[in-house]
Order: sequence, then C-alpha cells, then structure tokens
Amino acid sequence: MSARLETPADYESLLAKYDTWMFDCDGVLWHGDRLIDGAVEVLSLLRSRQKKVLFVTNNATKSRKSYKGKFDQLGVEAHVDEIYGSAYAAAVYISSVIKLPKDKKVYVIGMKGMEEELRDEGVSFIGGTDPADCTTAPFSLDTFTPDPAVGAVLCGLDTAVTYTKLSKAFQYLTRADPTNPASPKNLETCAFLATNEDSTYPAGAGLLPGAGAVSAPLRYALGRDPVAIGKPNGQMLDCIRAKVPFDPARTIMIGDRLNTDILFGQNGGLGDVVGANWYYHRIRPHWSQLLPPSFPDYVTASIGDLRVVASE
Ligand SMILES: O=C(O)[C@H](O)[C@H](O)COP(=O)(O)O
Ligand SMILES: [Mg+2]
Repeated sequence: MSARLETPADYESLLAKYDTWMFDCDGVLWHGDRLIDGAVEVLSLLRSRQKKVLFVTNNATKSRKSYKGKFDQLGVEAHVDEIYGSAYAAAVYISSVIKLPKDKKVYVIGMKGMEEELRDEGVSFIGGTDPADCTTAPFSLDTFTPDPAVGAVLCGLDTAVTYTKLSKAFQYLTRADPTNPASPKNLETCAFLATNEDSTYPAGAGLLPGAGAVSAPLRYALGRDPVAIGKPNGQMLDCIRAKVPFDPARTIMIGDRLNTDILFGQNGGLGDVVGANWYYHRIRPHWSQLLPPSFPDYVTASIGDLRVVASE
C-alpha cells in the first residue's frame, strides 16, 4: 500500500534518489488555470538542486508550444523540450509508428493543440476546428461526401464536440463494411486512435468529462476500443526518451490518476510514483476488470508539500 510523505526527511530521501522528476499537469500542477499552491516554489527548488523537470500531460487541447505559453502566463519556468502532451505523442505515433502514408489524412475530433502537433509532424488532417464540423446543425448522410484520403480517426478532448463530428468519424471508421462496424475490414481501412482515455479531468472547482468521455460514443457505436496513445501507454515515454536522456531507475513520476499517471510510471519502470492531490478517481468499470489495482509508492496531499524541504 502507499506510504504517506510527511517529514522533510521523507522528501529529502526522494531528492537524493531521483535526478529526473516527471509531473502530470491537470490536477497536480494546476486545476484549469488555477496553479496549485506551492507549485512554483517546488519546481524552482528542484531546479536549484540540478534536477531534470519534465511535464507529461494527457491533455491534448494544447500543443507543446501553446503549453509553453500557459506556463509563461502562470509564471512557471518551463522549456518546450520539457513539455510532453498526448497531442504530440499522437502526432509522432501517426507519423513515425503507424507511418500513415503522406497521401492519407486524419479525421480529427479535437482542438487547436492536436492540429498544431499534426501539422508540425507533417500529418494532413480534416475536421478538428473546421466550422463545418463544429456545427450543431443536423447531420445528414445524404449530403455527406467522405474524403477518400482519410485513413485514421484521432479523438481527443474536444470541448466543441458535435454530432456531426461523431457521425463523420463513424462513417470513416465503418466505410469498408457499414453493416458490421466492428468488422476487421473496417479496422484495416481506418485506424481508430485516441490521444488518451481519461474519464474526467479536474478543471477549476470540480471535474469535467475528459477525453475518454468524448471518444465513448464512438467506442459504444463501433463496439470496439481505440488505440489510446497517452498515459499509461509507453508511447509518451518513447517521445520523451527521443528528446531527453533519463535513467528510469532515477526517475520519479508525480500524478493524480491511478489508471494513467501511476500505471504510466509503473509500466515505464520508473523508480517511484507519487500520488499527489490524491483522490482515487473513479476507474471506469472495464478498466477495473482488466487491470490489477495500481497504487502509488507514496502519496502526498499536494506537490506544494515538498516546500517543507526548502523551509529547512
Ligand atoms: O483529456 C483529458 O481528459 C484531460 O485533459 C486529462 O485528464 C488531463 O491530463 P493530465 O495533465 O492530468 O495528464
Ligand atoms: Mg492529471
């Protein structure tokens, strides 16, 4: 079971053990645009101790560059090569792992961040923030002409998700065999990808439906799950490793979700994982059946608690 971090000695022992500190963002560094108390001091303390600081977020609404803007706005020191989001990981996965042919496109259910990362990776896309897709007008198959170049659907957190977007994505994902959505022919013709599957995300005073809740209608209609690229998937760690050398045994992950952050740390063979701002998120039923409960090595109320070291 998890040990509670309490005394300066508890924190000093982690500082001695770990050179690289990976931080989840939503729910650990901030809630929406409200910074967690003490986050700035703790990050500068780690930098003063020559620690490598990395930010690893499943939030696909922003690109790494636009996240840098958010960090700047909040007065948090961060460099683009320290920031890894699921939009970036998904763009790299499409361009370098599944190697989507250059004449193919991605149909996007997502926001500007996903579009920026796909563009930066040279991946063509449609949908996303296109006003023709972000419409609440009724969707009609009679007037819809699918783009024959679409070879993948990528779904992430999209606060402007519409029935039109879901319907177009569903058409692309069942084009080869419309009578049997889950048929292997559909799988071969169009990849079903998700940046991440977080059921909720902490925004300001409470929780909102997360990326997993955006792709859920498609999962239900298709009768199959997407390939989820963000945490806990190792793809995120591969993206980091490609840019920043780190020793997993001397790396610690701090997160607020069992089935993404904690599992990501454990799957990646990281030294320890710490649950911060800790509340056991509801784990969607099918997760709890498929996965053994993963618990952090340590828990703390907030990353701000690490200040106890600085106050010595
Ligand atoms: O996509 C979502 O549901 C949220 O953006 C996600 O939960 C937040 O990502 P985090 O920074 O906690 O990994
Ligand atoms: Mg989080």
